Amino acid sequence: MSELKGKKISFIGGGNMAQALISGLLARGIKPNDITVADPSQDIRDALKSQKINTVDPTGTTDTNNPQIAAKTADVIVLAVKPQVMDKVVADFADVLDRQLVISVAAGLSTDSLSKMLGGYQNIVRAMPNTPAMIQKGATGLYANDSISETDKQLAATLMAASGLVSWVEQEEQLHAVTAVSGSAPAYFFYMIESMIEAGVEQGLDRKQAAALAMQTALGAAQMAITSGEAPAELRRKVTSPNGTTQAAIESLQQDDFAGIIKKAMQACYTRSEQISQELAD
Ligand SMILES: NC(=O)C1=CN([C@@H]2O[C@H](COP(=O)(O)OP(=O)(O)OC[C@H]3O[C@@H](n4cnc5c(N)ncnc54)[C@H](OP(=O)(O)O)[C@@H]3O)[C@@H](O)[C@H]2O)C=CC1
Ligand SMILES: O=C(O)[C@@H]1CCC=N1
Repeated sequence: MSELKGKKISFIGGGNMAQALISGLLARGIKPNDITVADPSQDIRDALKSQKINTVDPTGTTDTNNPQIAAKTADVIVLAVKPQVMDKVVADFADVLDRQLVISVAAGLSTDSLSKMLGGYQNIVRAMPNTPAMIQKGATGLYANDSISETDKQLAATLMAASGLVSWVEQEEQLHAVTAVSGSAPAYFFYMIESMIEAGVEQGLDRKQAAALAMQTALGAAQMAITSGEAPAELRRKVTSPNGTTQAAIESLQQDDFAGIIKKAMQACYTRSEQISQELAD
């Protein structure tokens, strides 16, 4: 965290993703007073203020409360608004950028398109995090083009690592795949857990009991996959007794082309990320 010590970090957009990343920063000892968040929602600003985080109303017009304050005072600016509104949002402060490192977490929005929105400003790193950042179990893909200094790359990596794992990609297009594999992926696992709870209830378990068992199993399986040093396929094999219960379940999944279903969903995610990229480049 030494790279972040004393650095002023501003978030433009204080919604789900910003709050997840801020949780990570606070958990790593970053002082709330070094964080500023611009968000139009009074409720979000009040919640952040109660944690001693500075807030700015991006619709404000006074000397101390306007969209440029958060950008002007920052060493690092994290852009955490929806990609579709980025153009309008950054227009309010693009002209105050001179030295700041800009980190965009917006899905699909390319460095080139964002740079155009920022009037040609180049000092941009793209990140694709995910919401488990909230509990420092996030996974973030990062991309920086050749013009970004090693110091700024390190700064971006340190900031995102406060929330979990970070992994650089060489090609910007690979961030579409990162979005499919990790950015959007917590939702797939939540959907799986939801579905397992429903099935468990139908099979006669109490809802709370089914939820506790399914969630603990997801946690245990993920932790084993990370720590055991064994491939997921091998771990699966060890659960699967010949002609036993697991084999029956896995064969059912295979008959329904589980792997194909996951691949198709991830392709839909990838394609939507590409589409957003194109829509915002037009
Ligand atoms: N959620 C996720 O799992 C992930 C999200 N992302 C990316 O993170 C970004 C944010 O997503 P998410 O946090 O889910 O979205 P949210 O809608 O939760 O947060 C965006 C926030 O930005 C606010 N906002 C709107 N206009 C402005 C403005 N002019 N200045 C400052 N803030 C403004 C919105 O306010 P209001 O609602 O009032 O308009 C909202 O509170 C997106 O680009 C998304 O692609 C990336 C990885 C994972
Ligand atoms: O659904 C979305 O577009 C964002 C990006 C990745 C996760 N949530």
